[in-house]
Amino acid sequence: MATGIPDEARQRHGELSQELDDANYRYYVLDQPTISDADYDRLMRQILELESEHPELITPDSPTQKVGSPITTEFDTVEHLERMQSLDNAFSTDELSAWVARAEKEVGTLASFLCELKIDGLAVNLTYEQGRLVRGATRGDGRTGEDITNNIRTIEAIPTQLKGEDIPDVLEVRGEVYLPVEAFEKLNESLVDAGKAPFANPRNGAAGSLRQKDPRVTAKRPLNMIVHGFGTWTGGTQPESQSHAYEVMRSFGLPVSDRYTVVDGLEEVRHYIEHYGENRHEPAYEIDGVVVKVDQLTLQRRLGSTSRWPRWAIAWKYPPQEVNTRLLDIRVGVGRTGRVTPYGVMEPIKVAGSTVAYATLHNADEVRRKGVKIGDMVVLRKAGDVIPEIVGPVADLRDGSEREFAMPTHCPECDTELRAQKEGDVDIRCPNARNCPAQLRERLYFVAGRGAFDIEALGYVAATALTQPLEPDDPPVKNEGDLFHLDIDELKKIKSVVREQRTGLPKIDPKTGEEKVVTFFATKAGEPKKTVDKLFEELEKAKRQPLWRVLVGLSIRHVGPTAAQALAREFRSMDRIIEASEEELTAVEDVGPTIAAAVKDWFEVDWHREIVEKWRAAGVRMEDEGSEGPRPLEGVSVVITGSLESHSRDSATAAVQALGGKVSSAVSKKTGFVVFGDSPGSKYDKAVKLGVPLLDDAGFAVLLEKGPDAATEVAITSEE
Ligand SMILES: NC(=O)c1ccc[n+]([C@@H]2O[C@H](COP(=O)([O-])OP(=O)(O)OC[C@H]3O[C@@H](n4cnc5c(N)ncnc54)[C@H](O)[C@@H]3O)[C@@H](O)[C@H]2O)c1
Ligand SMILES: [Zn+2]
Repeated sequence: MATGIPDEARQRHGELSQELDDANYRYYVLDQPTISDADYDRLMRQILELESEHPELITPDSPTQKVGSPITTEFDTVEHLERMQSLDNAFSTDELSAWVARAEKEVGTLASFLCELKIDGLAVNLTYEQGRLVRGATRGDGRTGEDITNNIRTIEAIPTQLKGEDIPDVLEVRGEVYLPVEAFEKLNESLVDAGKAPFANPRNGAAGSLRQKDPRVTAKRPLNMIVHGFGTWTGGTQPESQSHAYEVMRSFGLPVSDRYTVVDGLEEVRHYIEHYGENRHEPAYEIDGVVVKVDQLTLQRRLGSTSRWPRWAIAWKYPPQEVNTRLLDIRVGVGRTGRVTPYGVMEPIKVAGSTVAYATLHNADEVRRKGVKIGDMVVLRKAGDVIPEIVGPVADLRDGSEREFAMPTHCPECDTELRAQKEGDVDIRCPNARNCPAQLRERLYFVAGRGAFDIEALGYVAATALTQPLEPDDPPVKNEGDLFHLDIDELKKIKSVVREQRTGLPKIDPKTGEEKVVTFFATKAGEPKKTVDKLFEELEKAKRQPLWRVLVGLSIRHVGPTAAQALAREFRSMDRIIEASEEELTAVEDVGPTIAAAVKDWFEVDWHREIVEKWRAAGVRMEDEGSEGPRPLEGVSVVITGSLESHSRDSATAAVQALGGKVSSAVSKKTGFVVFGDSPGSKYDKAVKLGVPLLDDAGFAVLLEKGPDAATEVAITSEE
């Protein structure tokens, strides 16, 4: 018995071993892990650390000394001709460069490095005798795997007979079997539909599909494979390098990746890693890293292996995008148009660089499709900047206390009965558009947004404070009509909660566990904050915004910036838009019958008209400049490219529009003029190609002052 190891360390080692063995079993045998890979890796690091402090703890049965899984009785076992190994990991640039340095020290700087993707699937070993597939097996514990030959035969990408010349007598092909991401999503949907537990990720989906007792089930799953190595290779052409082996195997008809590359040193390796770090979702399959291998086989042999992995290869792992966390509740949020959206409320957790506590579940159908229940441990996924997503439940951890989610029947914020707008709509809405505080808050936030009045000082917290203060009872903004009639003294008194922008749910103060209450517009001493001055300043500026922005601010369905600009260009005044008939509206370019009808409907509602009148009374612009003047650029379409000296892009656009012209973004034969500044780009080339007249700064001035005929005379025209 080893001595000198503190009891604590021994006990901790025992616990960690137990946890890891248990995780291995669930992962490799059941294909239903209950902890995330990140958690698993953390436990592994802990036990490795412990063992490096107390080497006596390293026994052959320690999880650190084993590859892969315990063997099950579900399948026959087969011995691999050559051992299958795992891979050493590098989690930082330091670890990677240390590995490269070590390899180069052993074998010299002549080493080339093969970089390839680390596919998140499961390794298989395919044995070909005289070119015929005789066996397929899982990695198992590295020496002995599970015989899954019949299942392997159902995978289309795997040839049962090799083709070409110089076929080896015996060849062990190693590769990764995977389920493409899209197929994984479909599979999970169908599992949930059938009342079964979905897979936590594509890797488990692939393993679960391949390790089926009935090959007919496997045959239905669109599994695929990519080759990443070989074992025994006797007879035929002997490969000289990893890449050579790949190309020979490709010639045999085996599936070899097009994404691998061979490079000379650390810097290029890092480029490859960076590239796929940024384009992680480009391949159709899930990747969790990059594998770097010394390419030359002689050098591989010189480097050799440890008991678990080859010294000539290393896996660079990308930061995890998946974690497990508890789904505490499913609540619903109400959007600007009244749409009701369920959100998962989770125990806050860090993933892909940010802390996540909420994730949208889109609609009731989606909740059902994902098969999640309130109280479940769930797999949460956040890929870089992508919005966090609940992938599915960890069904094996259920204890019966989980509850099914039921869509509420009434609006959580105004208690109005929810309903679908039209029959057959998946979405349900709160029909109380006029008074629902949630819709009001969202609309006000939108009115202040970049696409409308662009009032920076009016963010989500301010929108909440103005529309639903805790105190005073009477909100200063009862609808967006009140926006330009605010009173500083009133603002100072406001107390409100802080809500999370995407969900509308109140934020919880981590210290007190209570909802966060703020006096947003006043200092502790009761004086108006600086933001109030800024808000009033910006409101004044907002009143002078062009008509199209005012139109966007009205939140008329389907009327975004494009339609609003078209309407403003055509009618130039709010009143003329209100008076226009549906036919006249429909006739406008970029405005179709749907938008025309939506505009007509909107202005028919009394309280909508009141908003316009209140804004008008406050001095908000209701007519664009030049609305009464001549329209010399009527029917002329202008494209602006590059940076002009005389104008900013916005002011150039406004100048053209004020004269009745249209500014478009793409050059076509119908384009009247292309105005170009510095670094004009491809639009310039296109204009030259199509023979569209080109105007520089001076030419543009002529267009604005003297009209299209005069401009044509000074324009640069290229005739081909
Ligand atoms: N969540 C859990 O409970 C749990 C349990 C056990 C293991 N795991 C996960 O599995 C990992 C350990 O598994 P492992 O031993 O298979 O190690 P690994 O996944 O880190 O690396 C080795 C494996 O990578 C695969 N691979 C993919 N692309 C490859 C390529 N281009 N070249 C070579 N190999 C490639 C092969 O299948 C190979 O066996 C852990 O780090 C953890 O992430 C998770
Ligand atoms: Zn409501």
